[in-house]
Amino acid sequence: MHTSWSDSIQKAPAAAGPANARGSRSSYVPPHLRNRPPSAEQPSAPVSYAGAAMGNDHQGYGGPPVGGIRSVAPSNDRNGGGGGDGWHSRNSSWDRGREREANPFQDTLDTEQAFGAQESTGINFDAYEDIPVETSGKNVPPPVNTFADIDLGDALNLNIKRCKYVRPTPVQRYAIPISITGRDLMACAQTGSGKTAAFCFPIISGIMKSHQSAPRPPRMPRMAFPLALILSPTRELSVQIHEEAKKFAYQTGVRAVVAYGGAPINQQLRELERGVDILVATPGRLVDLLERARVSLQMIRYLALDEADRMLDMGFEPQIRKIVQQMDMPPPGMRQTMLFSATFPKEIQRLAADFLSNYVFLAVGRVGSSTDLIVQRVEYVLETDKRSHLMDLLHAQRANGDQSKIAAIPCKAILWNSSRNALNLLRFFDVWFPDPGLRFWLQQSLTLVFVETKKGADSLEHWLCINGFPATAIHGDRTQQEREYALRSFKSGKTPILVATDVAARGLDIPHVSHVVNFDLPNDIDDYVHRIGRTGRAGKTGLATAFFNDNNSSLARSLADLMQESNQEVPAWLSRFAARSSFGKNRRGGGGSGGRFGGRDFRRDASFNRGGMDFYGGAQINSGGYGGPAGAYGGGYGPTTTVTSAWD
Ligand SMILES: Nc1ncnc2c1ncn2[C@@H]1O[C@H](COP(=O)(O)OP(=O)(O)OP(=O)(O)O)[C@@H](O)[C@H]1O
Repeated sequence: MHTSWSDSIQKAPAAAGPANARGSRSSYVPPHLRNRPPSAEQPSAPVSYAGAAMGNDHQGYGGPPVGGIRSVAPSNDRNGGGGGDGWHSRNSSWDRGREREANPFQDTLDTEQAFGAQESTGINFDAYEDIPVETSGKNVPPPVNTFADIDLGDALNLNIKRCKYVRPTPVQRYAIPISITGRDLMACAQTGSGKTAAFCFPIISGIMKSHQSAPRPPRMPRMAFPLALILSPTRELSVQIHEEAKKFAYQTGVRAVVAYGGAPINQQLRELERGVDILVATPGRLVDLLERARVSLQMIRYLALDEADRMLDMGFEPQIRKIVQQMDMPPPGMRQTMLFSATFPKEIQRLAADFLSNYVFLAVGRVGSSTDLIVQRVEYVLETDKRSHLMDLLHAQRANGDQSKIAAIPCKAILWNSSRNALNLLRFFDVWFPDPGLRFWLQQSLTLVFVETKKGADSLEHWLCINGFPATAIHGDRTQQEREYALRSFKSGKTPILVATDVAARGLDIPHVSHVVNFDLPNDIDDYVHRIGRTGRAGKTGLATAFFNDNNSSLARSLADLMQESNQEVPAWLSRFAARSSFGKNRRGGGGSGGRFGGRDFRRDASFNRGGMDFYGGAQINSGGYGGPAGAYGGGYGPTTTVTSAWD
């Protein structure tokens, strides 16, 4: 019997022993007292942000006083490299806390041993060299070139190494220094470009640094007082962010907990009672926890919305307003707010401004664009021909060997070492050994097929299976257990085809997805951008095929524009469709009336800036390359290169 994700999350602390579990329930242990960083290494000449001009009311390095509850740490506390006693001199008597923490890198280590450490060596950075970057806002802190340029803290730096992140991605180069100086941020960067770390690192680092001087939360034993809240639109994405956050926060003393719907609330409550610094949650479950008075947001210093445009669209906006504006969360300026997405329509930017204070706008690549790493194909396929066309694609894929060219997923390194030849043989015959003692099988490259309806997903999954293509499906009518099982089965390659509705469109980072098929195209081009972004991640290339017919004509123009922007070949017939479709409707770039795409910071619009108000204080447009510029800020990482704006 398989264990669910939620089970495994719940098991991790339990595995550490009941005594610890009991002990931790009675009183909250502040994170800085739970662990010490394992390494005494000093960061190498980190950039100090203590003197950076702060546009917010935020004081000092890492954040504001919150609602008058938290005192502000002296700036040397927050600048560990600056000689303050920060986290470098924590009390070692609490080291035992570290023993309770399951090693989140264990699976990765097994995998690496089995792969001979070939996999997960990181991003192909060359793919990001020429990406244009725009920042706007007052006194934008300069970008960095390496993680060592930022004083993130020893324990976090060690985890960055464990993750094999050698260099920051462009969004990380810009977003981390901006956030670490306490500025609010609206960041837009392409799918798969490392946004999760871009908001997690400053949060973890900030919590590590400030706990030394932070007061304890109010004495309310059954209520959790997180310091950071990360909201995401789907359960699976929240689970994924939590998994990432646990890796980044390993042995830092910062504890991340996840809460999402569809899983038993009691287990999540128990986790919260054990203490929480970073709460990763879906909005619905969080509202439930707030209404039960089991979570208070009064200590929140960091608020991050992942997929922020989705979180603020009509579906989620009321819940988000309730959480952020109508409960006890400190207001903008008294907390630090970070909004991230690959797409940011202008009207959503406008809404989002309510949640921010004197923020920096960051766009890496064109707002809402797709990455050039994804080869996009559009084929004209009648509704009635879609299944047979998909079958043709899958057969061709199989014939080309695309189904089995990745390596094996591992389990026991010993097994791998002693049976390398056997494994090669197995790879050749495409054999899978489900026996747990021989837990390795061929990792196939994976195909994700998007459909419009839940019924459509079920029926296509069934049809694929009976036609010899092992498939599974994920959608909102499946139980959480079924959803988790489907995702795990897909990730492992056991069912290398996943049929999905938009529930899987955003944020999910599934290695080896080499092909995304838009069996049914979405109505909104932003949804298309997120869907195809499940492939071509972290510098890898991918293929996206869309089945287009007359039912999709309203998308023709925006699709053609997007493909052109991403240097894709636009079929002549699609250009004709685009020319026929009404001007301005679902058009990219925000140029046409009613255009909903924010090509840049909406504050730069004349209509917004009417009356001479200087909302953004100028923009810098840079190439994202590593010898790159620091813009007009004068931070100096090489010559300043102002390139032609991709936004004008
Ligand atoms: N500096 C780095 N070096 C190497 N790999 C990285 C780095 N930063 C992130 N990654 C990896 O890149 C992949 C994509 O990251 P992530 O999921 O954060 O992308 P994203 O921008 O949030 O995508 P999406 O828009 O789809 O949500 C992950 O597997 C992550 O581990």
